Amino acid sequence: MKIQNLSKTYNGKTVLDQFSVEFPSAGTVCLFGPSGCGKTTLLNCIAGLESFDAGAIEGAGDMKISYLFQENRLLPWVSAHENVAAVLHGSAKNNAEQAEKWLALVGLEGAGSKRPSELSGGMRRRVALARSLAYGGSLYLMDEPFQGLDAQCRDEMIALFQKQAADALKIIVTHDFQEAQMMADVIYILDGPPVKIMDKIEKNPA
Ligand SMILES: Nc1ncnc2c1ncn2[C@@H]1O[C@H](COP(=O)(O)OP(=O)(O)OP(=O)(O)O)[C@@H](O)[C@H]1O
Repeated sequence: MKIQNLSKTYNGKTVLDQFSVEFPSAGTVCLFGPSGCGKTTLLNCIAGLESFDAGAIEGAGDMKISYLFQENRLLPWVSAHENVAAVLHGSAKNNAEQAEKWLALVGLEGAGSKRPSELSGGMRRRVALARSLAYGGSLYLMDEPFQGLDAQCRDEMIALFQKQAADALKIIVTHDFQEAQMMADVIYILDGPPVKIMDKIEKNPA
């Protein structure tokens, strides 16, 4: 996927100014940068949720995108189980089995019948992670995916995504450099706005 000369201005504030970057078709890319530098705006442009003023994004249109937003965005009036099943398109029985499976994989077996308001913050985040994996795709956009999780749980979730979404491209926004180092094949150190690449760290450079 290729981002070429992307520009975007909000009410006179330039967040993207001819920003270019190229991503591999699989693996984990971490975007690390200070609050407000434009990371979420970039993800939203890739997802097609935000328009841009100039430039182009090549390749993303062909990919099924699973977007884990910075906020959980769970439906408050249904259970954790139904939140996960809602993104599935099989038979009701199959969807229920799949939802059960993904909730178990994030360590929430037995909690599926609870509504989001009955869960802890970390549990709600895990429901959102389960939903993201259940939906699946060739591109995962993940905005601070492991916020609110303790270190052990975070490590388990990283391992789960590396296994279950091994063939996908995962673009992960994080403020936690240790987290980036743990999971990334490539880390982009960003600054801004407007977003610029200060450094690129590759785990296994060719
Ligand atoms: N809809 C909007 N309208 C106006 N300004 C916006 C809008 N969305 C973002 N911005 C501005 O664009 C800049 C980049 O925001 P963005 O959310 O992309 O940053 P970020 O790097 O993801 O920050 P954080 O890490 O805190 O989530 C910020 O200064 C923000 O105020």
